[in-house]
Amino acid sequence: MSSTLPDLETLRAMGPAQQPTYPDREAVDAAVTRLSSMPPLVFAGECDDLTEKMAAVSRGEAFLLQGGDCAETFEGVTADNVRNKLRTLLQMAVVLTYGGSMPVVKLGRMAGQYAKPRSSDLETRVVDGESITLPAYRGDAVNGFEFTAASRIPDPHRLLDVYNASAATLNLVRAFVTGGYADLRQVHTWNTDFVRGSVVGQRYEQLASEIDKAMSFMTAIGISPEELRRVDFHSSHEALLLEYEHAMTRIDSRTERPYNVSGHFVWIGERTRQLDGAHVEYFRHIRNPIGCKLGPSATADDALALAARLNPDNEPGRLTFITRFGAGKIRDGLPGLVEKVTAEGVSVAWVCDPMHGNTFEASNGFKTRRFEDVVGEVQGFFDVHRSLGTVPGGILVEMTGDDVTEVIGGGEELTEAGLAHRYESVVDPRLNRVQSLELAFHVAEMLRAGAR
Ligand SMILES: O=C[C@H](O)[C@H](O)COP(=O)(O)O
Ligand SMILES: C=C(OP(=O)(O)O)C(=O)O
Repeated sequence: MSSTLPDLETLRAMGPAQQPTYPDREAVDAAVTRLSSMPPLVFAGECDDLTEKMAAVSRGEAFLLQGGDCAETFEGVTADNVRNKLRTLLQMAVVLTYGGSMPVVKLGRMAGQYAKPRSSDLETRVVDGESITLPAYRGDAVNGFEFTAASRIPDPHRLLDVYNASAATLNLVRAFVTGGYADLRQVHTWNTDFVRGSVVGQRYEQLASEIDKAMSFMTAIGISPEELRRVDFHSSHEALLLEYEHAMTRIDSRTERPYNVSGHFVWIGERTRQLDGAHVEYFRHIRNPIGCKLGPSATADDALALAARLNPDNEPGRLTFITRFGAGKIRDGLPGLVEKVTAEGVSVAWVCDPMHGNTFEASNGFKTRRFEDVVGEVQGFFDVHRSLGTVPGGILVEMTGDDVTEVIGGGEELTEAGLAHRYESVVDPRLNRVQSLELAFHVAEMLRAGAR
């Protein structure tokens, strides 16, 4: 793997897809210069640890749980919001670990997920009877969500806000996961506020009681391992804005190789994975564990070419293919990819994103997904891998720790009419807390079925 990172000008000259058009180039350069001198948010050694964990995922020795908002917002960087998201991820991880009897690698789609690729550069709304067209919202890293001309202008100062918001989030997450909040002996406390009201909460409570009993037994016989007190938790985001990602890339003093130090794991989106594109060129140089999305248009040859370019040494744990076909397409589309990649001896972790192929517009205009499609795509993913004898390595979900109403269906049977009640996502619909836990119970069943 080449260790000479191309300079930003080279990447810009390649015409990267999905980049904002900034009106003030000097302000962009000033932001890039400032970012380049900021301390890293993560340590390269932590990225290497995650690469090892992803290698275990690729071998079927661990399962990846990657989750968080579709798009984080600066306003959302509050203690409650971060804690609720983390708590739900921890609950999901407990269900998968205990219910599925499988070690779980926990990866937040957090502390950096501020930039969004869009289908269209423009958004049109009817305001007071008048049709108004403005630049699309591309995430808080780029412009404001508010539908006004001023707010939608791309502002490079926001790149520094991304750094600060990511630092604050990661700082709190690190405090929670090492300071006692994630202690397995807290399994009940994570649940107290919704156990009574929901079926899935009660199911979780039952599982937590079993864990309690197992731990009491361990304590009684004199085992109280420090590992129960803390968990490993890593951060991830789509490395979309090359100005930000390049400025946050540093040469590791141990290895003299470039790492993106704005997150442990970064991925290339479905819209920016062109083999000769600037994103692939950037990604092939960094040493982090990386992901690449593969949607229904990806061929097996595309996957092989991407693997050869992004992981030429075929290093286990380095590359994850995150497939996102849609519930109706996965059973036809995935086998061809997996078969050929496997036959060529390519080392890759396969992860299922059951969100991005299942989005549609409800009759009342809300962008939504069906919970049943989300479960259906994960089931298809497991079935395809099981039939081929390959490893279903994990899931990537858009979720929140709050009781939002963005995805229809699930045990609470949220309807299209119910979407308006609490729809808060600024781009794509997320599983709420109950739906996230429900999904974890379904996936634990799928893991168990494979172990039988
Ligand atoms: O999260 C993914 C994409 O950014 C999102 O699905 C694009 O949505 P759009 O089609 O509304 O632009
Ligand atoms: C944009 C995303 O997905 P995709 O690239 O698969 O559309 C995403 O995960 O936020």
